Amino acid sequence: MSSVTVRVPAKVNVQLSVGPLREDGYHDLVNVFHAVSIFDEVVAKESESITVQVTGDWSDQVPTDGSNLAIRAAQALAKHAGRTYGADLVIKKAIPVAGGMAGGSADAAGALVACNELWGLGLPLEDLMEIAGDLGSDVPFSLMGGTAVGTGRGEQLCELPTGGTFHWVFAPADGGLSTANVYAECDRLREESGVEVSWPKLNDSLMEALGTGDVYALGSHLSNDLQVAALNLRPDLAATLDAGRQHGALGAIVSGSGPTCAFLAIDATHARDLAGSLTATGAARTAVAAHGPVQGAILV
Ligand SMILES: C[C@@](CO)(OP(=O)(O)O)[C@H](O)COP(=O)(O)OP(=O)(O)OC[C@H]1O[C@@H](n2ccc(N)nc2=O)[C@H](O)[C@@H]1O
Ligand SMILES: Nc1ncnc2c1ncn2[C@@H]1O[C@H](COP(=O)(O)OP(=O)(O)O)[C@@H](O)[C@H]1O
Repeated sequence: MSSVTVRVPAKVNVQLSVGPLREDGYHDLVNVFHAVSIFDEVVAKESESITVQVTGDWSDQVPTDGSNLAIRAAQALAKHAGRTYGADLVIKKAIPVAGGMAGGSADAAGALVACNELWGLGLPLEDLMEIAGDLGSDVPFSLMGGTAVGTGRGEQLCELPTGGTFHWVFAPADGGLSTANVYAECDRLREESGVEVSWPKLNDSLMEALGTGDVYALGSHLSNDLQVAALNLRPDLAATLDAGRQHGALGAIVSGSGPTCAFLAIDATHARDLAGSLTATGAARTAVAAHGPVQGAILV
């Protein structure tokens, strides 16, 4: 095999409940992930060493040194296999960078699947999931896709059945937000308010909405504990969320740690119209219609 291509989806969090800060610097979560049809592509080609090149939207914002998550994933896989391997990785980016849609995690998951194939390792998904969890809290979900609840840091996953396809619009914002900074802002605001942080719990009404495919109920139960922190760091996002609601979005939330705004539409036509209205009115510079759930990292 001289070249392998993998396609990996972005995610939105339909519930993100954040528990107290742990001693290791992470937070216990109830993180309901939903994979959506905005895809990065990772191509792996035979090579002596592990390198990365990034093309497509947002490519200028992605590091190409050893800090690139796809390089770290390939290195971790080679280490797991106990041998020195090489791969030239080419990432075609469509997922916003530092946007709260797990773009870096998607590329790491893509590199794991691509290199597993390129190097003929034949490792089962369970092994890849374990390596993925060490790379980042969101990487296991990027491998798995669909809709799933993540507990612990978000890396312990349980698949959730959904009763249909949901249609979304995503409005990436100019500039990104650091995930660590958004969690830190969330902690700061909580400390300031003096309210005791409760243990995160799965929202049963949200589960029912996902299971029955009830888009109206889903819209009314979307929640994100990081949203207040993200809006504090990026107050301009409030106007974007409001504009979406005014244009008939059934729900409008910041995606994960942001700053991408996510809008739930009634159907595919409404999603297209909503995306058009958001850009035509200047509420968003770009707006992309997408659907979910979709599969995780797959060979194409
Ligand atoms: C917020 C979420 C929601 O899915 O994703 P994004 O919206 O950024 O994509 C995730 O929790 C992000 O996951 P990921 O981006 O993989 O984060 P990691 O690399 O594991 O951690 C980056 C930093 O985020 C904070 N962090 C992350 C996960 C977690 N459960 N608690 C945390 O406090 C920590 O400060 C950590 O050092
Ligand atoms: N392959 C990659 N794609 C995107 N970002 C990457 C990648 N590798 C490392 N990064 C870095 O990770 C940070 C988080 O990016 P990303 O995963 O896109 O955001 P988020 O955690 O908000 O979903 C960025 O600031 C970027 O510099």
